[in-house]
Amino acid sequence: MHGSYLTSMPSSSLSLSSGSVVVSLRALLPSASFVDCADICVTSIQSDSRLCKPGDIFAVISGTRQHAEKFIPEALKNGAKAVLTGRPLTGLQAPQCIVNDVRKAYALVCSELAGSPSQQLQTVGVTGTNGKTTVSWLVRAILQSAQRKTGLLGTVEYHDSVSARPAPLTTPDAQELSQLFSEMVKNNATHAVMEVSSHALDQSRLAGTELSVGVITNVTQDHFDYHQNMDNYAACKSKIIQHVKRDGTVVLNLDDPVCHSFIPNVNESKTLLTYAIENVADVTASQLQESDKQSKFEILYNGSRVPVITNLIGTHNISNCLAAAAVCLVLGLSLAEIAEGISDLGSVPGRMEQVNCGQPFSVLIDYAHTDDALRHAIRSAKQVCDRRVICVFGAGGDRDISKRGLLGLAGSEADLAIITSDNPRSEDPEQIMQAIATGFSETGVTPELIVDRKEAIYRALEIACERDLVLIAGKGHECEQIIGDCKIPFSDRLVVENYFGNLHSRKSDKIPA
Ligand SMILES: CC(=O)N[C@H]1[C@@H](OP(=O)(O)OP(=O)(O)OC[C@H]2O[C@@H](n3ccc(=O)[nH]c3=O)[C@H](O)[C@@H]2O)O[C@H](CO)[C@@H](O)[C@@H]1O[C@H](C)C(=O)N[C@@H](C)C(=O)N[C@H](CCC(=O)O)C(=O)O
Ligand SMILES: Nc1ncnc2c1ncn2[C@@H]1O[C@H](COP(=O)(O)OP(=O)(O)OP(=O)(O)O)[C@@H](O)[C@H]1O
Ligand SMILES: N[C@H](CCC[C@H](N)C(=O)O)C(=O)O
Ligand SMILES: [Mg+2]
Repeated sequence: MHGSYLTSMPSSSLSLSSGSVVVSLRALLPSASFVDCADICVTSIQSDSRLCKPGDIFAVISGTRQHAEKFIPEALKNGAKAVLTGRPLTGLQAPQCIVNDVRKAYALVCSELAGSPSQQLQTVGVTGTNGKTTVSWLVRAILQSAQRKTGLLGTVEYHDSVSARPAPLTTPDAQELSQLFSEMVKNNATHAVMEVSSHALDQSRLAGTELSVGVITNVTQDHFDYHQNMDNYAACKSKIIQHVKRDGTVVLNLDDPVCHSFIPNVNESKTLLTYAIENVADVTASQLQESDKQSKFEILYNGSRVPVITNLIGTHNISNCLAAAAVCLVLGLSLAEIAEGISDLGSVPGRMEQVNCGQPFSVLIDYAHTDDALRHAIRSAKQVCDRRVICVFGAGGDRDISKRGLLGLAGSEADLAIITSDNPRSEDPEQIMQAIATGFSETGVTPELIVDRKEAIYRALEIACERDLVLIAGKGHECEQIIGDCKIPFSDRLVVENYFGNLHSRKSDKIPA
């Protein structure tokens, strides 16, 4: 079928006996125009010139770093036979399909070529500044405990319901997203849960994906390097509602004012289900009891209630449990199945994760890298600890610089704060630490600054006394530290375990060299 660009087809796609699918761009993208042809029928699409193969159509994306127009010669050299572009290009020896939004058209083509696999699954999309990973893991745990085969896509991993692979992005690129949904369908999964980042919504990575349920957990500051301000960022988050199919359900957290403001965006073709701890909502919690080992509470819905015990620590995680419960109620599970599934989830890697090496104080590894997350993590820690909370944290380089002072202000709520490096990337880690320290200036709290993350963690463990709590925030499950262009193996958990391992073998040395 390669090269048959003048053919027109009655519908947008045709399955060949070989199993491959042919997509007519004229049929799939009715507002597209064409140069040098009447239609383009494609069997494969690629947005990276380096990966183009013979027969591909090259999607010419205007990116955040560069415009892919300059890569067209390479794409054609590698065998691309046509281009999908945002404007007509002169002097090109290849047919062109011109569309308003190349990223959206690219995602639609990816989904169509894969046979629209998301339509064969019950799909749950979770967005929000904080809690996406936790809610997704909770939903998967509940579905699996109720024998529903479930795939999961998010920050920690991509899981096609049989095997996992590393996740380069929280929300995969449109091509990989369609491939992963296809694998789930092949594996006979019935459900898919995915984290939907604001970048993914802005870049239309989900065009072609219809959600059965869309969730927004909360909207507070992050990623202003990309979205510039709160209005743009919140508008972007609300786009998930458009991806919820007719008759689907939108789940909103009414404890969050921005989520509350999205209620009018849910039109009458969709159902709204709300959850909250502090406010009136459809799904709520009562009888909250929190410790540094587990949380107990009741979920209330529609006049019924069920007791729940979870290993997840912190009030924000009770909120995440309510979000997951709301999703699973929509998917037809009972409150009893939901309570059982929540208890089945041991922990979410790197989210208020306990490290127990027999030490007389608590150590928690957490992924808080926004001020709202850090505030919730510290306040939760204070709630379950009757002595001091010692917090070690930093801020990522090449990311939203305006969140650094805010992180400092949140970090000042700890009894003792140690500012250190997160992933400095191309930036000077000392300067990042100074920017965080500005957040402490009017709080009367003086942080320690230790640029080496391992030393900073060792220092916190050294000064911790019986019944204190050490909270190590920002890198959670990550197993590398990005310094410049280098990715160095690094795990907060392993650093803690090594500290105590060395301490036991060299009793006189409190900080091993
Ligand atoms: C800011 C952002 O979202 N960047 C992502 C985006 O890059 P981009 O579209 O800006 O692409 P670009 O680098 O300007 O290049 C433009 C086009 O030229 C193409 N190209 C480029 C080079 C070449 O030789 N040939 C070629 O054809 C590229 O494939 C691209 O289509 O698309 C790329 C391809 O999918 C991603 O790798 C890249 O992720 C970068 C690495 C990244 O760090 N993204 C982060 C910020 C991100 O998206 N994070 C969110 C999570 C945030 C959260 O947790 O809340 C995520 O969803 O993971
Ligand atoms: N509902 C919540 N409200 C506020 N903070 C939360 C909530 N849930 C989790 N957090 C905080 O945010 C951190 C990140 O949680 P999680 O990984 O679940 O969120 P995420 O939205 O997936 O984050 P990311 O965008 O980095 O992938 C947690 O470690 C915790 O400190
Ligand atoms: N998804 C987030 C993760 C941040 C994690 C933190 N450790 C950092 O490197 O800044 C981002 O890409 O901004
Ligand atoms: Mg996540």
